[in-house]
Amino acid sequence: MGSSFLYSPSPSRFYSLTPALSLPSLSPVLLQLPHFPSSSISMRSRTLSKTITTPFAYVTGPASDPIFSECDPKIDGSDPRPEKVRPPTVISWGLLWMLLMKHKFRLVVSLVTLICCTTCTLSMPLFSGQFFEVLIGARPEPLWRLLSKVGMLYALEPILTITFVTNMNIMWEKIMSTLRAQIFGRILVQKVEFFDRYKVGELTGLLTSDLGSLKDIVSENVARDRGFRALSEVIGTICVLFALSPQLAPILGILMLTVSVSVAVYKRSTLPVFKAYGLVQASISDCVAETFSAIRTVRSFGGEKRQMFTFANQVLSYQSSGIKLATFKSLNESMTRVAVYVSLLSLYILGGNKVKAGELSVGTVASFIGYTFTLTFAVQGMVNTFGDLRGAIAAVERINNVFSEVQIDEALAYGLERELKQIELNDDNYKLFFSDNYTEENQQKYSHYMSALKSSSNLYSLAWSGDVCLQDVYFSYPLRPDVEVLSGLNLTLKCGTITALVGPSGAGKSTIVQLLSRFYEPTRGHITVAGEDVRTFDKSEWARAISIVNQEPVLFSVSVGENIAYGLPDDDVSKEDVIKAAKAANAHDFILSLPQGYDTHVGERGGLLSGGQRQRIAIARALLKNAPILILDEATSALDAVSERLVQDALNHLMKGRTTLVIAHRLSTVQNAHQIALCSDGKIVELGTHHELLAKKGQYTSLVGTQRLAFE
Ligand SMILES: Nc1ncnc2c1ncn2[C@@H]1O[C@H](COP(=O)(O)OP(=O)(O)OP(=O)(O)O)[C@@H](O)[C@H]1O
Repeated sequence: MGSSFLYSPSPSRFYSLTPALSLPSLSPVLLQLPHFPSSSISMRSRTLSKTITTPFAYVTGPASDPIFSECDPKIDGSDPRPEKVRPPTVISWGLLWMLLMKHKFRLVVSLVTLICCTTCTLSMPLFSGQFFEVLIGARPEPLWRLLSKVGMLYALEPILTITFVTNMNIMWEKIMSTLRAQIFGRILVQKVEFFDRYKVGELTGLLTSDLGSLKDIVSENVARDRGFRALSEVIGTICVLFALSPQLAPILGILMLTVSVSVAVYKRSTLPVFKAYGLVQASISDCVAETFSAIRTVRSFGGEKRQMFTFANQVLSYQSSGIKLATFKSLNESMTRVAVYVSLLSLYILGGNKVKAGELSVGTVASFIGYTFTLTFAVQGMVNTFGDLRGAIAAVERINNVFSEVQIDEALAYGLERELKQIELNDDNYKLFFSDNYTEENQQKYSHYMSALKSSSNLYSLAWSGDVCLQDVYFSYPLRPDVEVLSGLNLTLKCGTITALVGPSGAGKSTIVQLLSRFYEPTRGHITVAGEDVRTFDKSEWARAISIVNQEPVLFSVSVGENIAYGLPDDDVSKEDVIKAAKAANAHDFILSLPQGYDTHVGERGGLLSGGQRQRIAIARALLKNAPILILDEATSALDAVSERLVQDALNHLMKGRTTLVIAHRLSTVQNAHQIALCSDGKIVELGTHHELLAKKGQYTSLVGTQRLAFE
């Protein structure tokens, strides 16, 4: 591959930033944000700092005319966790209406063709009646003329049907793509606790089976005897029947009433069954995902039987809710049939007597019989559609429920919106995440927040030159609010130096990493960089300032080169830069020995590489990212001695000049750190160099002693 080769972000997976251009705002689905609780961010006036050099970071109006807010988020040290504000529903009637209105032309065409189709269908029994009248000589019209009218009708109806079905399907497919993308976007900007709460299978289920039910409500219901056509046929038939014979029409009215009652009963009784059905379906996909993603663990424990048992359990629950549903459906079906047969019999008796008495023509009764069947099909179709509608409503309820108890991560979502505002919107992929329905109120809210955030270049330079401090940090995980993991922790990571964090298991070391990464925010206290609270920067900017290499680095199932280039996901990274990073990470040689060199696929989560190789690719990725703050969380603990040396060399290269926090269980690996902090019970209890801490003869000394003993 030539030197001009670029690891260009694929539009479907990555963002590629270009200078600011205006574009429609992120959809309310993606960014329907709750009001900021006063406890999380309050505003204070601020004078504009001269150090802010990148006006685009503040853009709230046209790119060339940045507006600077006088307000700034004030982090007051109180609990930033928001009060319970119920977020707006994700899928609402209003949203569906708004999306439908984007396809006005198709909607009008569908409506017109629907009316024409129904008119054709409803004319057919009338012509059948006339046909019988012509045959018995009760109508003077020549047979050929009548038949040519029928022929035209038969030719027209399929053409209208094609137009109706195609338009409806295209329109709905487009709406569903938008909904899918926006729900995906909404999941993407949830707080990390959302991902603690929901399993991957459940979230996959929302986007596949639940949205699938919503899709089916149109795509499966555009046939002749279903959905809108069935509804329009029922209404049309009743009107025609009353026009033909007000005496006979009530018989079919009874049919309608019976079927409607059965639909209502069906509706009430099946909703919980549908819900249960959807939930079990989600747990099945969850079980499958969990089993196969952990297949090595399953094998190593001989856990196949257990997984089979769990899976069979889910399948049997699925089966029993399926059978319940089927029973409801069959009951409903037979009720409809009984109603039809009773109506037909009544029609034969009453209609026959009226024809005999000369009160009705044979043609009218023949038309009535035809309409009975039209009505039967249409009503049955409506029942089926109601069933689908139940399923779709249950699915929408499930989707809305998932989002009702959790909140989006504002600092991430607003930052993402600001970035997307700078992207040239020339690509359909991004358009899916946007909608025109952007109220002024929302815009003001977003602008206010965004203008209150500090500039990105400011953060980057601050992080290269200032210390990172955790000041009096308290924290408990949102899912376990009663357990205080950090309680008044103070720690300063001096700029450009290495701080090692050691301590017993469960002391809160990884929690500190999670807070520094801003996956969670402290319950109380601050994290600052060069004195600035990190909450005054949006999360995507913060993500650029910090690199994390942990014990089990996650690689994407793309090539080695693309994995390294992911260090700068928004940029076109040249192959030279990728190779440079790989060389510095001691990875170049082994990459060249792979079958396709840098183009070798690494498999799912990097499964086709060894642990040490994965680690060195992760280090190359971090080197390319060139973030000023570096966190190494047990980065070498899973490696053998040879790999560890190679990785350690790479890490030494990576740590140079960066503010580094190293977590390691093996104390031998952190002895040379500039300072060692011992974390215990959610606090830093000892701080100093290796020798200083040994001289103290405190907890660190006993930890070292324990490890020595273990080695001896
Ligand atoms: N996502 C989470 N939700 C709730 N509690 C958590 C979560 N992650 C960790 N904890 C709890 O927080 C406490 C601190 O865990 P943490 O992982 O920070 O410890 P650690 O010092 O890194 O331990 P180790 O050295 O064993 O990795 C533990 O009691 C743990 O059970």
